[in-house]
Amino acid sequence: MSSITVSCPGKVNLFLDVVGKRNDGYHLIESIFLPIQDIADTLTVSKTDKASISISCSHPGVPLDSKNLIHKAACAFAKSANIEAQWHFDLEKNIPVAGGMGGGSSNAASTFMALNELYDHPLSTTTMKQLAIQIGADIPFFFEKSPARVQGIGEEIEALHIQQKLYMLFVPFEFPVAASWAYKHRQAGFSLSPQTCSDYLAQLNNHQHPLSYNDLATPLTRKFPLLKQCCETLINLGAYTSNISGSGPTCFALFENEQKLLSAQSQLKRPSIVAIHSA
Ligand SMILES: C[C@@](CO)(OP(=O)(O)O)[C@H](O)COP(=O)(O)OP(=O)(O)OC[C@H]1O[C@@H](n2ccc(N)nc2=O)[C@H](O)[C@@H]1O
Ligand SMILES: Nc1ncnc2c1ncn2[C@@H]1O[C@H](COP(=O)(O)OP(=O)(O)O)[C@@H](O)[C@H]1O
Repeated sequence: MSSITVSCPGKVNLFLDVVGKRNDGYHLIESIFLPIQDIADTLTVSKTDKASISISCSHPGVPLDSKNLIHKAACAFAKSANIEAQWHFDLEKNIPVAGGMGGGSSNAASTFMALNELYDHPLSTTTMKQLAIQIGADIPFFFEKSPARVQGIGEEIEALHIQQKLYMLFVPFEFPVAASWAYKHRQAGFSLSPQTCSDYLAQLNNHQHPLSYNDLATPLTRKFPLLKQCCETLINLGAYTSNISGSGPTCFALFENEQKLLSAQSQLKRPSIVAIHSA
């Protein structure tokens, strides 16, 4: 096999509470991550004759050099597996860039998994996740691609079954937000969510419609009132909850059924993307 093509799903944080801070500045989170298969990049890895890593991408805003998380993951894989890096990566970008949907992190996890497949599994998943967390906090989640309760800075992952079908609408924005900015400007204090992560999950699996929580929404809506307006519009159009995904700026909303979702989408005056999670 000389090349392999994989899908890289996006993610949404249905619930994101910040529960502490490490001495190195990273925040401890309590979060429900949901992979979004309907909003996914496509990554093709090909072996080449040249000892180098090259990247091409359909989106002009994505770096093609060593800043790309694909490049970082590929270097870590080559070093750990003791394999010469001779690869080209072609990325078709559909996940909003710097949008709080984990696109780069998903690409990085897929890079590890695709290279491991191409070379007949020299690394264990545990080793790849250990390498991944040093590159980015969100990357380990994308190895499993199932809903998960995520703790620590992103390395403690417990797979979950969400027993409710979720009808979601995502509203991307053109401007980027850095996760570092959102964490730096969050409000003081920890565990500020009015309900616990366990309560949120229990309600979801009890076929109720709990309100999404995002600790980082406060600084984001303060700096970008447009995002608050967007969430309010989605509620006015029939969503039972609306929030910002991760460090934003992508907004999302959940609806009771497909009819309400499509009705809201048809009335919304911004581009949006439908995604459905099957129970
Ligand atoms: C906010 C979240 C929610 O899932 O995702 P995004 O919305 O960015 O996708 C994550 O916590 C983002 O994870 P990720 O984007 O991988 O973060 P990293 O590249 O490791 O870190 C970027 C910067 O964000 C801050 N950071 C990140 C993760 C974390 N648990 N605590 C932090 O304080 C640090 O300032 C760090 O230097
Ligand atoms: N493969 C990649 N895809 C997208 N962005 C990337 C990638 N590699 C590095 N980046 C950089 O990482 C930053 C965060 O991008 P992304 O992962 O899309 O967003 P987020 O962390 O908000 O979920 C962007 O500013 C971008 O320049």
